[in-house]
Amino acid sequence: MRLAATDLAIGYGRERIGADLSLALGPDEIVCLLGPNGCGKTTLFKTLLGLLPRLDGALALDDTDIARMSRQDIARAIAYVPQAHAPPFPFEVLEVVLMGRTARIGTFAQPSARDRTIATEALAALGIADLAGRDYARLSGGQRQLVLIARALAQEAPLIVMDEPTASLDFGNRLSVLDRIASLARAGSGRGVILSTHDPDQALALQARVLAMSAGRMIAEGPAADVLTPARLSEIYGVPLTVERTASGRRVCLPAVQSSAATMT
Ligand SMILES: Nc1ncnc2c1ncn2[C@@H]1O[C@H](COP(=O)(O)OP(=O)(O)OP(=O)(O)O)[C@@H](O)[C@H]1O
Repeated sequence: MRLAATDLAIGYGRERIGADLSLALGPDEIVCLLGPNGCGKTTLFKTLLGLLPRLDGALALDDTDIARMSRQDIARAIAYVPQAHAPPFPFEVLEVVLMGRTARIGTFAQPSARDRTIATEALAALGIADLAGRDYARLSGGQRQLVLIARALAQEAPLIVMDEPTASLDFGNRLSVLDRIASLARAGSGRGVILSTHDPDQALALQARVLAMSAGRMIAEGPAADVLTPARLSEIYGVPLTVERTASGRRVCLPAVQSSAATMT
């Protein structure tokens, strides 16, 4: 399954907040969408998911125009992982993951034994099988985020859209969620993942393809190591940034040294 957007214009009603946006997502691929606050990342994701109508351009899943697909057909193709928030009601973790089966079985159908098996396997694939019977509302932010990723897995959609999946996670949980994301779209998985992040180091660590957005436009696209140059990073975030290599050869983004104060130890 392949998602392709060409010269997409996005926005709300008559208010355009982005235009000329082109992107593609296919199997075994991780794409990181980077861009400053308010540049239109969430609006783009909502449009890709068919939740907001596009204002112009083309958007297709394989060769089918998304505008002509039902909600259920889109959900069979693209799973959405929103940011994890605590719900006001108690839900058992397994129930939350079973919600991912709704796109397959219909809203009112009872989940079958097979649906339960798939949901349980999705939890196991993320290393959180032991949480199945716990109250979702009482989990930590990192655990909740992993449950939402398990729900997307149980949906068995070949494409997954994740909106800032590591926002509000502590350092350890951020690394563990990132690690799971990397394994979701590993070679041969057949799965494609697009995620937004405010951390360019994540794109480098995932060796992802990067889409860089600014003020509603794509300003760069390509492998993270090529796209994330000091000049481009500074352009995206509006502050002087540099990229350095660690002793082990990894690239990391750092603030560029500007004044003598920054070099004092
Ligand atoms: N429902 C809405 N109606 C009208 N304008 C909206 C609506 N939601 C968001 N916007 C505007 O669209 C622009 C892009 O917002 P969007 O949430 O897509 O940005 P973002 O890149 O995801 O930002 P962030 O990184 O802060 O999450 C902003 O100017 C925002 O105010």
